[in-house]
Amino acid sequence: MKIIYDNAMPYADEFFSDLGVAESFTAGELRTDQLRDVDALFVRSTTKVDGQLLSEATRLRFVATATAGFNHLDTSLLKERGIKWYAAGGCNAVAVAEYVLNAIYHLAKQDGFIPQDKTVAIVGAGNVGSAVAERLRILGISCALYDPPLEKSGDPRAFVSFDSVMQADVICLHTPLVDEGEFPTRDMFELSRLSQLRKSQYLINACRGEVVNNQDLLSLFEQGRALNIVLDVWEHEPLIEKRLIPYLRLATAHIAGHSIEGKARGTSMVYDAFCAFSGTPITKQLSDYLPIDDRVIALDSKEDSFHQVFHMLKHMYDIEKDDGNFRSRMAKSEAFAEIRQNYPQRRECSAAKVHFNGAQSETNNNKTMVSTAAALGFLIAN
Ligand SMILES: NC(=O)C1=CN([C@@H]2O[C@H](COP(=O)(O)OP(=O)(O)OC[C@H]3O[C@@H](n4cnc5c(N)ncnc54)[C@H](O)[C@@H]3O)[C@@H](O)[C@H]2O)C=CC1
Ligand SMILES: O=C(O)C(=O)[C@H](O)COP(=O)(O)O
Repeated sequence: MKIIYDNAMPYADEFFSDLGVAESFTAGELRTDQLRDVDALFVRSTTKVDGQLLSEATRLRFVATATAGFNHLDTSLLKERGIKWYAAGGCNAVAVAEYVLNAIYHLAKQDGFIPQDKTVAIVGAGNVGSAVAERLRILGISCALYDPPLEKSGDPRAFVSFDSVMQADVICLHTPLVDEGEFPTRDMFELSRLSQLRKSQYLINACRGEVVNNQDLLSLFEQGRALNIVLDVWEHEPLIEKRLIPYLRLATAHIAGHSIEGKARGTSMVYDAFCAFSGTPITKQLSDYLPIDDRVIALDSKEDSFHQVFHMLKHMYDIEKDDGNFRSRMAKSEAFAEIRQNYPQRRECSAAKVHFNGAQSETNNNKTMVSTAAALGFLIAN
């Protein structure tokens, strides 16, 4: 059995080395002839698995991506050629949800609003959208779901219309990139819908760049429209439309899902899927490899709940710093891919402990904050 895998998959050696002959490749450098004698190919999102790449892959039987999105796989071709494929749906849902929460709390601090006074609409209520909704519920922020495919399939949750989405104060996009069928998502936010956004509204795109038409957005900005837009994902990555950057409220390099846990869970899910495919017993699990994080976040129990949550979230992930780094690096060069490749280690909330300075059980507010922190995934230090 020969396996070839993207060397950006954390813990890949640990997971894959016993499965047969396992070799790594660097995304962007994989050649067709390297796939000649390969049985299984494991990629991340920057490797396009299409007819061209697979032109010599006559032995290939299994393709997996350690990412939630799979629009880089030509799934029709894989099906046609009898190659089983797998995507690690949900691997990084928590990371993206924590990114979105950080974005909302950062904007709230900058613009002087309380998140609980706003309504949020989630477009795409799958793994990521549900993880965002769950955290908003924990924080007492009202949120509506828009997902026609799920609604049609009988999902029992309450769904709203697109008109209601357009009324929300914050709109979060969490759909796949879909080109065909009844519910396409490419250009979902094009000129007419972008034009309808009010200047008090916020639009956060952390799904796929093509869901928001970047040239239409740029033309509105250049006409002087004040729009509050957060982009983690862009059309034509890594050669993105840099002229957008100065107009955006927050701009990052498609790293919303890049917590260590999010990326490593992708590797582990691919391992599990390949074991199931090949009838290999599962002997490894992610918890054996994830590093222990012994940091303790000290919170001042005299602070109000907005600032306590703000500090907890920011301690784990500083979106303002990511945004600043992105702007300065992108101003000098085409650094998009490099920022992603050398992204600093980021942990999810579940890796850290929160400690409340002062008697944490003294007031009801502190008691509530302890359960909020725990529900967000933090461990509570005594
Ligand atoms: N920025 C980043 O780092 C990351 C981006 N992503 C992107 O986010 C997407 C969503 O991820 P998951 O939640 O894991 O996928 P998922 O498949 O669990 O959920 C996607 C949801 O979108 C819904 N949907 C499809 N078409 C729609 C439409 N026209 N309108 C409204 N809803 C629609 C689907 O019914 C589904 O419930 C991925 O496909 C990927 O493209 C995912 C992880 C990280
Ligand atoms: O899971 C997805 O879908 C994503 O967008 C990933 O965060 C992409 O990460 P890379 O594979 O591009 O590192």
